[in-house]
Amino acid sequence: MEFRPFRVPLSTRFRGVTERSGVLVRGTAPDGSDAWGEYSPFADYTPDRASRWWAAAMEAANGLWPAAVRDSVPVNSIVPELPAGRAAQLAVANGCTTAKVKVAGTVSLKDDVRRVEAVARALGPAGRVRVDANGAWDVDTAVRSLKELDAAARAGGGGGLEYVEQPCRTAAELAEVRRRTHVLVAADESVRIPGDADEVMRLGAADILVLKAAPMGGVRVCLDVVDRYDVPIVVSSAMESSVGLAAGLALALAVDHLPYACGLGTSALLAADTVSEPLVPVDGEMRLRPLEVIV
Ligand SMILES: O=C(O)CCC(=O)C1=CC=C[C@@H](O)[C@@H]1C(=O)O
Ligand SMILES: [Mg+2]
Repeated sequence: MEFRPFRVPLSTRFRGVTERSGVLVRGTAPDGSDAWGEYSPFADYTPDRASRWWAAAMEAANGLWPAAVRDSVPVNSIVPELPAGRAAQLAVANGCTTAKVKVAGTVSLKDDVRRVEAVARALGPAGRVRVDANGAWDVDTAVRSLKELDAAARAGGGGGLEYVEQPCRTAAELAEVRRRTHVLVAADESVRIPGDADEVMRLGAADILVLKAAPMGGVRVCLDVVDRYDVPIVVSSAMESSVGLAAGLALALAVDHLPYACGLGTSALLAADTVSEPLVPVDGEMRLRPLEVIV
């Protein structure tokens, strides 16, 4: 195997992260061709959690992804905390018809509401708007804010929020929010390893699980979680370079039921990439293709 360290800056600071770094691993697929994996755990990962990321990199570098059941997957655009006009532009970038809007950050709820409405308007009636609070609200604030944000999505011409991702920090809080709002609740940070998903499901904490191939330990581990529960999933990235994104894409291509657009459009947030032609959505869809590694 060959190992190549990399470091790529982000073009937009995203949740305190300004660059991504890690190691690309070149291995050999069963058919003898080169296969690449990416190991890029976040700095605050414990060795135990980072070892799952390593397992995902090894699965990729040994060409062990399962067969695809589709050619391409729908991808959502990502709208960070930006003024409404710029947010609306980003929402429809690359032909995406679903947008994920970051909320509950450093600006007021009023600003979040304005942004969600502008995004819903830009996407039009057939568009979908989801919000991600990254666990920032307490339960009461979540319930109150979701009412306003859902109304803003409707005022923009859409059918209301598609779902809210991680409104509060704990799974128990997610369960309570879920009981107190009609907006669907997706668990993201609450599902970092397969055991977490058991806890979320036991507590009735989510309508949807967000699955990220690398932190979970690979594509096959994620498919095991999918098989274990009768719950829709959203495949999302962990802000990897395009080599890592390909693992998320392999998962989304292989899962039987894919009702939601995937959060795999994050190479747009990188100022550079590990491949000559980054994986980006085209007409709102992403497909797997050979990547030329340039690090
Ligand atoms: O879900 C998406 O559309 C893109 C991925 C994404 O938003 C994230 C990836 C990695 C780290 C997170 O802060 C963030 C998220 O909170 O979901
Ligand atoms: Mg999230």
